[in-house]
Amino acid sequence: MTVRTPTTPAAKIDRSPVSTPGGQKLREDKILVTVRLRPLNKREQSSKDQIAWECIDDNSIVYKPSPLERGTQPTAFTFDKVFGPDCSTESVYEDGVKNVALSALMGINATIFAYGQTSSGKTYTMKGIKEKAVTDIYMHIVNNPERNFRVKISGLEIYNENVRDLLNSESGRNLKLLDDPERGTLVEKLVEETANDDQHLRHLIGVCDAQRQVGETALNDTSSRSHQIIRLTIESTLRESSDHVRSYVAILNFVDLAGSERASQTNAEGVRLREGCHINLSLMTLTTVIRKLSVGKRSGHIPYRDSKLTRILQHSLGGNARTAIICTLSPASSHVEQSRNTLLFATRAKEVTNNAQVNMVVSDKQLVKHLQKEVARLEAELRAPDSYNEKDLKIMQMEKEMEELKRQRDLAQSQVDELSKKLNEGQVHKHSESHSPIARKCLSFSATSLPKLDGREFGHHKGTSNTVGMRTMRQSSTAPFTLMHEIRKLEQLQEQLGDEAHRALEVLQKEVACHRHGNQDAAETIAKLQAEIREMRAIRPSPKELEVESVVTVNKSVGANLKEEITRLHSQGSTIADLEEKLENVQKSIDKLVMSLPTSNDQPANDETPKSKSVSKKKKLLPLVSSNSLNRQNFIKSPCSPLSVSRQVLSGEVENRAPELDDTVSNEIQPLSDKDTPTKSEGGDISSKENTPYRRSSSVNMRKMKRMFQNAAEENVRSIKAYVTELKERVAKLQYQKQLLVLELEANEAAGHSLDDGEILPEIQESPASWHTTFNEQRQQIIELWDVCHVSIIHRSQFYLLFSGDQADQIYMEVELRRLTWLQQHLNKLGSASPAHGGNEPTISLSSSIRSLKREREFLAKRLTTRLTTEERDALYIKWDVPLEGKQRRMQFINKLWTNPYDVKHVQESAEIVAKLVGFHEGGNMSKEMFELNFAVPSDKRHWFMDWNQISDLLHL
Ligand SMILES: Nc1ncnc2c1ncn2[C@@H]1O[C@H](COP(=O)(O)OP(=O)(O)OP(=O)(O)O)[C@@H](O)[C@H]1O
Repeated sequence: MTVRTPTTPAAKIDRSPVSTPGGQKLREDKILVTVRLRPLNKREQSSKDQIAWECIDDNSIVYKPSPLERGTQPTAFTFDKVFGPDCSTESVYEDGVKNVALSALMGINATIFAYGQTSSGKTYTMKGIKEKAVTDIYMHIVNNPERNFRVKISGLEIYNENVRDLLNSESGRNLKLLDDPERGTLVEKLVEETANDDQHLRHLIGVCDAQRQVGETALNDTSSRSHQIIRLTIESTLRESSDHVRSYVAILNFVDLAGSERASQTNAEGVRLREGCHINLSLMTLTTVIRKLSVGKRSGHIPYRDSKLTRILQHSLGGNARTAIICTLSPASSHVEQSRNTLLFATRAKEVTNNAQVNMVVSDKQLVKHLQKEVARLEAELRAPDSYNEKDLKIMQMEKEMEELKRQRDLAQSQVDELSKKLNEGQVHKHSESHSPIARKCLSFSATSLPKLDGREFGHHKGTSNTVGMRTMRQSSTAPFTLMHEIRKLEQLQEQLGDEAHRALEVLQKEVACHRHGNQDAAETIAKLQAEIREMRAIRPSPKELEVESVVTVNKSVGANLKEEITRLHSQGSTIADLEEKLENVQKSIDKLVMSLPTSNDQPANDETPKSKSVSKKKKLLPLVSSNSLNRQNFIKSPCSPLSVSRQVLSGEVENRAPELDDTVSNEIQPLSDKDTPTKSEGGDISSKENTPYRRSSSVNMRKMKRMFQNAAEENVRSIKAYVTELKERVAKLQYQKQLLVLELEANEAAGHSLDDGEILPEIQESPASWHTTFNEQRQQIIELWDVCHVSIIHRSQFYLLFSGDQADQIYMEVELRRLTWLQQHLNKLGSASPAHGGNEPTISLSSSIRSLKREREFLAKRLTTRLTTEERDALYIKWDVPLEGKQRRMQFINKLWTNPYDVKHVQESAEIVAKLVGFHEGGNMSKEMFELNFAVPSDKRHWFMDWNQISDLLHL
């Protein structure tokens, strides 16, 4: 049987912050840390050990220096709760950990740890805690008869880094840990038993305790030699009669750690010494994890994977669980140093924040039941169409509105009819002149008038979209100065968008003005739009603020004070929000306008012959709107159009618009092509020329003409509508990017940077020693992320060899780390979901990354023969354990490269081999600038054999 680690299957958990029966919600809280000081034990008493620690109140413990330690000041430590030697385990439970433990009954994962030096009282304390918790759990179950509870138990110990099943001693010594992308770390084949009642549960806990490895040391006759994790899984569901379909599931871990120990004090040797080494090693990883978490989760890589203990308990350390740690202490002066270490650990643990959530489960059975009920309800609704529901009322309302629109349309129609009558009376020429511009009208903005963007600013450039996404991942250390520059660029784009919106609306204004006389409602809408345009333009930031000429300009215009800049950006927030709101209003107005325009489908029945009726659907967009195709192409080509949806819609319309001959017009009018838009002179005696778009006609079908005019207008308005939608999204996107940048600036400010901080790498002020540590940490993190994200091994090799710890590499390391963090989160988010196809955007998915990597390995395998001699190859095969005779030996060998991110030698050798195969091992043709911050194509840098686009493709930038 396989048991989950603290989370339940993600697919089944509703992670939204909903109330549990106990009223608890999504919470972010710190680990609860308590300290328990035991009395001096017999051994300590007999050796005349002194008491070195005193609990001075409920929260503080103080070190009392002995009279011999003159000059040493008492040191105080403060915690959530401190329990002195006289306190019972019951108080430790009641006042310390009870609330955390019982969260599991409300669907919130919980973990209770005991941490401390050997013989300090961990097992003693945890025994009592488990006992009390079991009593309370079953009391809660009895007191809540409306819910069905199920309590399951499993137990394991980690002994010498081996995982053992405490409920199945037969199962072998070492259970495997499996990584499940959805469920986290799993312990393979761990037995899980369902407890029938509290007695049964106590019995099973007893079995786990009895199975645990215990040994005698100089400090403790019954010293626990392993870390023990007893895990209760508590599920609860409302009973059958209830309509609710939700259940809760949570895990409650009782963790009794092995104690830290000094071989000199425990007199350990042989087996005990080996055990002690393992214990200390895994406790050290736990300490590192806690230390890193205590300075914030964004502080870099958390080495959960460095020990089985931290791997299994990952969710309890800064994750989805409430956690309480009881630190146990010996009061003896002979253990002062160990006790002080325990208290330092406890102090750090206080700073760790967890994000516990209510784990809700919808079981398949419950879901099916719920869906069946829903289907039945809908069927009943369908069977009784007379019963008005909300939808029916809405339909009625819409019908009324349609009536009104039809009325308006009829009015417009009668006016057009009047016009046509006049035309028939001999004013054809004049009216053709005055109306053809309507048909020919096209939006004035073109691809060239669009902001000069290469797509990067809108997240189209693959690299840049990554960097923007990455900004959210980690605390920024990017130069405030660089951020400022980016903000300036965004602001300029915003300005350009404002202009674009303005231009679009001007066109709209002219467009509607052409048939204002026929549509009072449209005229009103236009008046409103005009007012909105004016307002929109009024709220734009002053051009002075938007200069982005150069970095120097940025510095000048911004001034030296980062704080002022942040305030300025914040004050602009409302301006941007206003802009968004205005665009929203414009969108609504345009929607209304589109509604009010008569559509070609709305023609009265007597307007159409059966034949024309049959084709009317197909001919929704008529030939005279050809002028719009120009504009539409601009949309489609527009590099800054982020709306694949609008592109699809528009290209769909292009298809619909394929010129068709209509029987009813074939004798009078032929469709115009884009090129053949009639000129003014063609409007009159249009038939007199050869190749003119119109054929000679003695009787122009004015109704047809009128319809075409209407369609042309409608199409233009539709284009504007799509365009405004696009503008809105672009503004929103910019706003989002800007917010991220402001956050970064704030983070920089919090970190004490100012805009004066220097040129490109303002924070390279770390001492060489600390930079070296940071570099090593970051590099390891990068290597691990490369591995999990299946990044190109050519890229890995190049990056690895290029950046070897020089302080100037800091910015590149930072960017790479952000990019990969983003990539990892992106891939996690995608999970196993297959990527959506069909859009123009390149889709990064785990499978596409793996495929690319496979292709790359195949490519490198081929190069083995061209780049290496037979002797060199054979030497490598031998070294890398590849059979010399194997048919697939080249591929086998290549497949071994870059497979172990934790082995430094392996990484180094892999990088060197790839470098040799690709031809950049000499370093002369590698350039760090290829990894520039913005991932832009370096203009004049020499590359190795691949160009940047190829690399980008490989890296999914
Ligand atoms: N608060 C206490 N009051 C009285 N006796 C205690 C207390 N805490 C611990 N003891 C006694 O101290 C001895 C050592 O305790 P325990 O085995 O729980 O230590 P430990 O921290 O689990 O040690 P190890 O890490 O070696 O397993 C036991 O005999 C236990 O009964």
